[in-house]
Amino acid sequence: MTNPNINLKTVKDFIPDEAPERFIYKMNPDKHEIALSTHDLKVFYGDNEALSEGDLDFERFKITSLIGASGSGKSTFLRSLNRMNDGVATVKGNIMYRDLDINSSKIDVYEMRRHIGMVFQRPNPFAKSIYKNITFALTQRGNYTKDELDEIVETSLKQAALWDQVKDNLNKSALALSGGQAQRLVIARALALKPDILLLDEPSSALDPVSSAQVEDTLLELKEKYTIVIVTHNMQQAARISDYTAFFHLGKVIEYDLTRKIFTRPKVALTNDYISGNFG
Ligand SMILES: Nc1ncnc2c1ncn2[C@@H]1O[C@H](COP(=O)(O)OP(=O)(O)OP(=O)(O)O)[C@@H](O)[C@H]1O
Repeated sequence: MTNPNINLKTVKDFIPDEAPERFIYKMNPDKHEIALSTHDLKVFYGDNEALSEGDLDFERFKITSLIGASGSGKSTFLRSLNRMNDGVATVKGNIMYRDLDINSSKIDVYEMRRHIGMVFQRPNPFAKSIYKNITFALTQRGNYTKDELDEIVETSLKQAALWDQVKDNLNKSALALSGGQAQRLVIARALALKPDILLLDEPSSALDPVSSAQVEDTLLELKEKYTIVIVTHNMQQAARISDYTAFFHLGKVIEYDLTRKIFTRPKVALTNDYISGNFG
């Protein structure tokens, strides 16, 4: 586990009077490989500005957690990162990925989503076999031989830590899987497209504790090869698995820092209040 020494109960109210109202960790590109960054991101649902001033850098091969109370803008931010808000909200600002602004109207959104995949809160396998769940998107947009597809299915399921449980039943319906297995299948489905970045919106909140722990373990293994951004309501989960944490409040990122700093010595009083359980 990434941060085994963090104990939320030890966080004390020590914020000095001169503490900043916001703190956003800025990465030095010479020291950190930045996989994705947002600049002056603002999201509007109609006239309602749901998110403003989202300027964050995401480091490659790290897990970043987005935390904050319900309605603080975490999902709005996450969904903007691979244009899931298109047609739902107006997203202004830049989202830089490999020197491209993927918030530009010139971007091929479907192609971009091969690089930046999304996993949702409730496992949503298709009503198809386990095998076809993994291969469906690939066969819609490309030509693959049976051997190539077999190889992708095996690799993706192994990466999602599901292969051993399903390898003899690949033609069975994915709807028969348990919640935790279904969520790992959905992760495998996203991995089959060979993304760089995986976005997950509360991927284990609908799961029992054992399945949730399995998904956490899977994410920790995946970060060797993928950059992961995860929305979670579970602060213990954020503390356990993430390298960086961003705290959202009323549509703003209030504090963004290394997870161990956020959970042991936050710089902003509001963050301290939130992680101490004073609201949210
Ligand atoms: N499709 C939508 N249409 C209109 N307003 C929306 C829509 N989705 C979210 N909002 C509003 O945007 C704000 C931020 O919501 P968002 O879902 O991003 O918060 P959140 O922090 O992810 O909350 P939760 O933890 O409950 O999922 C809220 O005021 C919410 O009501």
